[in-house]
Amino acid sequence: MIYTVTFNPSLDYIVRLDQFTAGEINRVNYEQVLAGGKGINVSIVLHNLGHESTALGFVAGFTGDEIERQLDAFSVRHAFVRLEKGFSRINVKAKAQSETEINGQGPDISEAKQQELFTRLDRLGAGDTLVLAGSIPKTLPDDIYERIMARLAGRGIRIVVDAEKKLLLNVLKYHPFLIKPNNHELGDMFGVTLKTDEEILTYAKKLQEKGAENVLISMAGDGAILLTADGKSYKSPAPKGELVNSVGAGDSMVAGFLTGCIEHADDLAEAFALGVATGSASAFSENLATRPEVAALRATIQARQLN
Ligand SMILES: Nc1ncnc2c1ncn2[C@@H]1O[C@H](COP(=O)(O)OP(=O)(O)OP(=O)(O)O)[C@@H](O)[C@H]1O
Ligand SMILES: O=P(O)(O)OC[C@@]1(O)O[C@H](CO)[C@@H](O)[C@@H]1O
Repeated sequence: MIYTVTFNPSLDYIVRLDQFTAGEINRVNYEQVLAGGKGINVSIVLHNLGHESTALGFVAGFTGDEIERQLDAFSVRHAFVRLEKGFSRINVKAKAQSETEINGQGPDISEAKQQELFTRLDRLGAGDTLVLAGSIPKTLPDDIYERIMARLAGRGIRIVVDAEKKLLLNVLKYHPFLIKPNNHELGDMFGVTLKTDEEILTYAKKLQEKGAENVLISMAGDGAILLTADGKSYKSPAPKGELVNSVGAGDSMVAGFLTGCIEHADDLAEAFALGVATGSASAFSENLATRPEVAALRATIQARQLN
């Protein structure tokens, strides 16, 4: 069974404007409200690709109700810990001349509520996959991912982590099966700007030296690079198409990669190609990728081995 954890789920308020001017009243010409947060997006795309998962994490207030309602409507299983105070955040994603994001802070999570999540996670066992994805609210200690991985260590659970900087760096010693920073996040972790494939591979290897197994580096419209646990590396350009909505492209890539692992007996080159196709299918669509969209793009992708 696959479980995703989103510590700070959101309603994504996605708007488009002809022009955005800071300090002025800006009026939108398109708007949509979607349940979001990285783990939730992974669960939705896994469902679209035919694989069930359970979305875990914390929800609160009227926005939490809407997140659960949307997941029910998509038939995505969830078992969130309900918080009594506050509301799940609203994240604004505005696309005009460029894309601007304003991500909310999220509700407070007490120690008792954290324990409730831990109790749910204690049910996981050998053969399960756990996806830990996204930022954590300010009120949580920044070693929370680490604490979860330490608690679950040695149980044969495959763990995927998609998080930024310290959150990610701190869990590498627990040997996550897959991590998916984008090229900018990878550079930020080491205080460098990465320009070439060689530079990206050099720093991806540093994450492996710190304990990661497979390192998937997404590069938006430039595709992706995979460094596998056995030292092989692959590169794929992104398929060409019109960028409609990049929100959740990275999460879709994680869902596509996991789908490839499930359907192709851990053939990581195939998982990689399916990951790229799924990320791009989401980028080219108003909503997250569907199976037919992914299949059409997969047929166009030719990843090449770099070594
Ligand atoms: N403009 C684009 N054109 C084609 N494919 C894209 C584009 N943007 C994203 N993708 C696809 O989605 C994958 C993941 O994108 P990206 O690198 O933007 O992830 P991310 O930074 O984690 O995104 P997010 O945080 O918005 O989910 C890329 O590797 C690519 O396959
Ligand atoms: O603030 P975080 O947790 O880093 O990112 C949250 C978020 O931007 O990530 C998803 C896209 O990847 C969106 O659905 C959501 O709004």
